[in-house]
Amino acid sequence: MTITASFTDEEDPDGHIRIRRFHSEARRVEPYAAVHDGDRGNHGIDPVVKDLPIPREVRGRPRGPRCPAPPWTDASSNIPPQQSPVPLEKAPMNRQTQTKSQSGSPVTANGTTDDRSGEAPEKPAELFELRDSIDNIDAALIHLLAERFKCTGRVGVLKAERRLPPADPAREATQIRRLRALAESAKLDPDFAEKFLDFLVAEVIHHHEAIADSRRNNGPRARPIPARRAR
Ligand SMILES: O=C(O)C(=O)C[C@]1(C(=O)O)C=C[C@@H](O)C=C1
Repeated sequence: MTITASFTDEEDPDGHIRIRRFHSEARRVEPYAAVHDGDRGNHGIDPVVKDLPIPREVRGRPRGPRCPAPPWTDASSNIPPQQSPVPLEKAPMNRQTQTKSQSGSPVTANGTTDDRSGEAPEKPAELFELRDSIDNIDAALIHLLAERFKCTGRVGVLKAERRLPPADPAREATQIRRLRALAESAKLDPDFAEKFLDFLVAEVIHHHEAIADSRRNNGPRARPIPARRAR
């Protein structure tokens, strides 16, 4: 458990609010009970949120670099950014985990209070324009990848027919050098470019192996017999 923020209630000198972050729901239960139900008794320490809405909402969501762990917090109060030990704009907080301040106004991801009652923060028009372009670029990427896989599919067949190994490390080394240089001149992270190529090539090799396996198991494909010309 980590105390991510701790502050007092301006209107109640005895009022302390702590925002706690738990590694996981499983590791929340014990320390939570120790504070609220333990021997120390409940000396006026009340969970602000009695029933945690967050774990239920995030259950089953994939975790990974693109999906940061959601905050495991029992706080329902606003966090003044200057009091937060972590920059709040970096805190993974999504719409579902947005909460309300003591005044009842929604708390935004950067810890400020949005006073337009009940409304989510407005998204700027530029965000939508940029997303339109991102969608177009993603569509182009999908089409380009589909074309690349058509070519590599044919390479896979050629390699299987000639019993060539699916992977060609020398070719890969040339590709890496070339793509890293291209990435650098395009101001793209060359490490990312290399990782992306690795990811692609690994998939291609997988396909090549599947093609070679299916040929081995089914034997070489029968060549179509050319129709005899009528004399
Ligand atoms: O060029 C080849 O030999 C391929 O099989 C294609 C490809 C690629 O996807 O670019 C895939 C595997 C090889 O190790 C090298 C390159």
